[in-house]
Amino acid sequence: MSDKIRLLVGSDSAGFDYKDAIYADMQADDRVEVVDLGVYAGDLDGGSYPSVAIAAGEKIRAGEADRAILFCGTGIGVAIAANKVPGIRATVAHDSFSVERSILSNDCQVLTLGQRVIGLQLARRLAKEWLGYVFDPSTPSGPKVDEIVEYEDSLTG
Ligand SMILES: O=C[C@H](O)[C@H](O)COP(=O)(O)O
Repeated sequence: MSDKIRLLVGSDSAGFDYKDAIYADMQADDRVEVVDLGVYAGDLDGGSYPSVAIAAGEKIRAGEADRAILFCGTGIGVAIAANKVPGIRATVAHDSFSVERSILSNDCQVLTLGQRVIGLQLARRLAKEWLGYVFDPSTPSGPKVDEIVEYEDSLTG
């Protein structure tokens, strides 16, 4: 069995250019196996930010993928939508420290980035950095994430 990160990328039309650039980066990154959930060139109105974010979150929830990097104009809409999927922790993070802590503190499965907010080269760098972090549940951050999971489990059964 491969030990590569099963990564999804996706966007709405406002995040398409960055999604495509980072999809290309990830195809060349031997740490990951990447799947593009769209939107696709030629069909830029083919998906809204909620639809692609919920689709990504549901694939992670179902165990079909490990992580996702999602794009919209700000990164906010895809984060909100992905967070509606039970069990998903998604965040927008546009600086290196937040990208690090989104894994090491929060065990986020989803990073979101805003094409209208940051430059492409920063987005590419942040995506690569994010994939290099691994959450360690034995750290003091572990029980805090557990508390979130337990609360959510109490709601969803
Ligand atoms: O959060 C939403 C995204 O930025 C999206 O790409 C743009 O949404 P809007 O068209 O509703 O502004």
